[in-house]
Amino acid sequence: MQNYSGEEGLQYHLQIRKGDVGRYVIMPGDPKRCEKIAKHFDNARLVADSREYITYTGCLDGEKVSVTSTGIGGPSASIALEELVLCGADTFIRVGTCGGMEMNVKGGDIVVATGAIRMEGTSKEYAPIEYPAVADLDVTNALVSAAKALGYTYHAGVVECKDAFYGQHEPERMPVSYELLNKWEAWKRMGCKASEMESAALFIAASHLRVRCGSDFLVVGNQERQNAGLDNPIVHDTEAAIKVAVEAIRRLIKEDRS
Ligand SMILES: O=P(O)(O)O[C@H]1O[C@H](CO)[C@@H](O)[C@H]1O
Ligand SMILES: O=c1cc[nH]c(=O)[nH]1
Repeated sequence: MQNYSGEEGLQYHLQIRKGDVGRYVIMPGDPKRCEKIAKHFDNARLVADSREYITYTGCLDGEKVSVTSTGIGGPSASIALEELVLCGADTFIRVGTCGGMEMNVKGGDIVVATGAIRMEGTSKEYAPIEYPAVADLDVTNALVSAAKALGYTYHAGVVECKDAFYGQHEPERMPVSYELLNKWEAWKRMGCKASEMESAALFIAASHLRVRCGSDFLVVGNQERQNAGLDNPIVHDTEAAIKVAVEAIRRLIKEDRS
């Protein structure tokens, strides 16, 4: 493509170059989560701060690793993935927040995505809807074994991705409520664990680019529990989800070395 950045090799949105990032990258949505994640790395340094994309690079077990925020939604997440791949990264873990859908998925729990429902727009500009948004198996296994080893309550399964946060939380307000409510009901009947916004775009873009991507999330709350009059703890501290991702990266580094 045309060089928009004005410098050969400098990525237009992320403002990073080859050598700035490791092959392993943790991707939170919220830019403010980057510093918290970088605290888990040795010798972390801020590499770039551009738009919603903040990047730190440091080391885990002697291996160069990075964290880059993606902002909210598939469009900005897919841009981050594309530009990181151009800089040499090939293994990604999205660390996000989500809303529980299945009744036993409670605020404070961890969800690991095995696949994502493509009810968003970005992935449709990569692949026909019949192509599934599936998490990488090695990354997912590392996330599940990390969550187990750390003793967290976790749920592994399909998550739903949409573009409208308020379409998830106030579907009856939307002119297309008939579609949102019916599909939400179908996702629940199929056993969908939780709703978030970026994994479908990331999994599809990662499949296309032949790189590895998985996701884990903090469950903030569960609107289904709220609607059923059940206790519905609201939790904002993402540290447990971050620890799961960092431990998963350590496991992947070890596996990849052997
Ligand atoms: O906490 P992050 O990683 O941003 O993830 C979730 O939070 C945002 C919505 O509040 C969306 O990006 C959603 O996917
Ligand atoms: O309910 C929620 C919580 C976080 N992110 C979402 O997309 N939905």
